[in-house]
Amino acid sequence: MSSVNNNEPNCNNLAIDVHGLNFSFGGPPILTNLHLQLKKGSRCLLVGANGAGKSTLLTILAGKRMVRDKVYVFGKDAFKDASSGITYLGTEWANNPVIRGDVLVATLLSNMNGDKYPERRDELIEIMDINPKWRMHQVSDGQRRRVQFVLGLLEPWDLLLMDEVTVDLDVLIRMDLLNYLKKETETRGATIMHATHIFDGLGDWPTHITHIKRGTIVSFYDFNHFPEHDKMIHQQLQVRSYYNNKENKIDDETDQQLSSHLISYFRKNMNSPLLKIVEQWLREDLQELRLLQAKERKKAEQEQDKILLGEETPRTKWDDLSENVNVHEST
Ligand SMILES: Nc1ncnc2c1ncn2[C@@H]1O[C@H](COP(=O)(O)OP(=O)(O)OP(=O)(O)O)[C@@H](O)[C@H]1O
Repeated sequence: MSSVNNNEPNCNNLAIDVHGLNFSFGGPPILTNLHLQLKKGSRCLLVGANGAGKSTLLTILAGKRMVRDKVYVFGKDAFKDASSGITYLGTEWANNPVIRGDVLVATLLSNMNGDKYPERRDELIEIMDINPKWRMHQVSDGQRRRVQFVLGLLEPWDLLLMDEVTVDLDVLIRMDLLNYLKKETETRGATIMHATHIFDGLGDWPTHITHIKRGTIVSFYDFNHFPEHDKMIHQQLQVRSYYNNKENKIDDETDQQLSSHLISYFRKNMNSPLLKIVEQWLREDLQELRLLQAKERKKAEQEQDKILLGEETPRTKWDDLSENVNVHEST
């Protein structure tokens, strides 16, 4: 497994620099001892199961939540001293009643300083295929999302944090958007962190991928040194070349059997090497989580048994409170 940082000692080169981040919403820990470093100009996929902590991490990087630990974006504290040029695109924007009201897209564009960046505005309008005459209460979810992208990307950004916002885009728009974003990172050295559950068309897009499991980064790969991905591609190429090799076809009947066997193999496995890898990671995460939950259930049952047998007194909320006070006092 790769290390979690880019092994770059030069901090000036880093867009994101997080050291031992812990975070909770007042209950159980959500992010635990999280470390992450990302070089400027990277396009990093953030992958993990539902509830792993992707959105929480992105909102902290966007400076939307206060934390005590070291979270630096472009060398500055993400909350207290946020750098300009950080753009966060999340799904909640589209639920805002104002955005769903009877408002003209052209009005939104001019309110967002569209005239200040006419070239960017026109390019984005073309790529996202939006019509300034649309009224926001009369558009589809995907069209509304396209407007969000145009508004969000208008002002040149240095770090773009995307939280599952590409889900409702059609394939064509999504591919054109990804190409546009790639160009932005290559020409302006801008950086992207993209949390997603959709991996089609992402094969050659990211420069890095990071896997978050129950609030901790458990792996970080540079796509140029990503052996699991290379292995998956090689496996698929081997199957293809085996099938293409005439010497492997014994007779027509065997050939037909082989062909139908391979077609079902292709259907199952040839989607996207990246999708297969992430699927494997998340299956392992889930298995581990189930084992943990089973252990916790067993422990709770044993404690309950002890109480029933009178070997222990039941735990009250005062016990929890005094434990919390002790933890605070010792930190
Ligand atoms: N406002 C909140 N209050 C309490 N707990 C929260 C809150 N928001 C999120 N959580 C919890 O924090 C954990 C991480 O949630 P988060 O939204 O960061 O996950 P995620 O990886 O983005 O998941 P998904 O893929 O489903 O979007 C979850 O267990 C969730 O229940």
